[in-house]
Amino acid sequence: MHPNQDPCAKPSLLHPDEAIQQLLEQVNVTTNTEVVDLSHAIGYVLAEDLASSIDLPPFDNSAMDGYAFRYQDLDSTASETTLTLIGSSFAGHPFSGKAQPNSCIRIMTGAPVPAGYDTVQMQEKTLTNGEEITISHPAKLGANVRHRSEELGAGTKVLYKGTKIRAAEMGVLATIGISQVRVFSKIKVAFFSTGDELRPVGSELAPGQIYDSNRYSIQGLMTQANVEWIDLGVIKDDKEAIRAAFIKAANCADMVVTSGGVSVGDADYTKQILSEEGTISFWKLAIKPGKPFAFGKLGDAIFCGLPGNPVSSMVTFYKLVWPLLNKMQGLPQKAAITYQAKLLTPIKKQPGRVEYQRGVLSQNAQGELEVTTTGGQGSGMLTSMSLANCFINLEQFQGDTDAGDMVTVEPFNHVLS
Ligand SMILES: Nc1nc2c(c(=O)[nH]1)N[C@H]1C(S)=C(S)[C@@H](COP(=O)(O)OP(=O)(O)OC[C@H]3O[C@@H](n4cnc5c(N)ncnc54)[C@H](O)[C@@H]3O)O[C@H]1N2
Ligand code: MOO
Repeated sequence: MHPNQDPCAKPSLLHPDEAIQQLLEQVNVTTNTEVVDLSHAIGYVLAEDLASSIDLPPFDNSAMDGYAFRYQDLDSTASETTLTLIGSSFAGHPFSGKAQPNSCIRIMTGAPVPAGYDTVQMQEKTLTNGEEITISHPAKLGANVRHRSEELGAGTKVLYKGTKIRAAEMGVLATIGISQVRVFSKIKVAFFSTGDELRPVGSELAPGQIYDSNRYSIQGLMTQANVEWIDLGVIKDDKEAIRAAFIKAANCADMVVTSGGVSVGDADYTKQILSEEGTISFWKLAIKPGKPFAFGKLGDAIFCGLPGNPVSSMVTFYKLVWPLLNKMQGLPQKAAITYQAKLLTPIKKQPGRVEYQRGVLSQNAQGELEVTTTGGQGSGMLTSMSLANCFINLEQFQGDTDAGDMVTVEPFNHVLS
């Protein structure tokens, strides 16, 4: 047993690994696909395998600016060989003549190596005297020639269904001449904030009011997750208005996400309407921040109710909703990459919940990973997220951690960075 393990820790809380499994089982990859122009394809997920219709490279070409020649013409008993220049091959302007014995052609990087020539010497290892080109030895047969189909042959699959189109894939698609691709349609997510204390940014705050920050942090996360965001504002505390808003959201989106109203506080209408209009259950998760979380179906849409506390809503989105969106948009599930780092500041922790403390990860002069917390870890302290570049993941039943101990860190990925 871990020295800090607490046998009285609440067993009724759902472990996040179990929660993620349960959630993933309830969502499917979207069946909606569309064709997009390559120039707009970034961030989409491929809905089909793609094979190249051409060889890569499509022709033998030079990797250097220099001279192409026949390797057999080199004088193996000498330290150099002089050849006669008979033409040139520039990128886009191939040599139109025929290879001759004891000849060479001027060639540029990317230009076709004409049939009959097999080797290129870079120009820094040559001497030029009019039409006489002296090749310094050694030269290796085939040097500096990029052979036709050495990367792949026509008919080879290059990209697969489920691949996210990043900058590299944009380039690969262009390399094989594809101008349009079939992708999974973006998942549409409708979002509400709930809470009578919330005011829009740009307005004055009356006593007891705060700005609606979750709408913006969650919008940022959704944008980073490549989904289509439908902003439905702050939900009013009026029963029929709430009902109409939820029905509208479920009709126009694949997923409805809300923030607030998932804890045990005095009931607003949200829970009642969710149970009337859909099948929603309210969970208590063994995570901090982010204990309360709601999940279910609202019409045909998936419903995720994030806790209102600003850090909790970001963390539950990142840990629970984002994997669902990934699955829905056709991406394979990937486990988070974690590292061990030396903790520089002690951490206080009650056993009972997995904690995602916000940390700053760095590398010291010896190349070792070190981490500090960002300071206060309250689930309302949103600056802890913006100061951080990683989570410090603390196990459910562990207690305090001393400075100098090794801890598990999970660097933020592109969604949080
Ligand atoms: N008796 C208990 N109280 C609470 C428990 C509990 O187990 N028993 N759990 C706590 C935990 S943990 C969390 S997390 C919160 C979650 O509460 P709700 O999801 O019901 O959210 P609210 O009560 O509406 O708000 C919580 C907090 O966050 C602020 N908030 C809400 N929405 C926004 C927004 N869009 N932008 C910025 N800030 C927002 C709100 O003003 C509150 O301060 O419940 C604990 N309570
Ligand atoms: O989950 Mo709550 O987020 O601990 O404050």
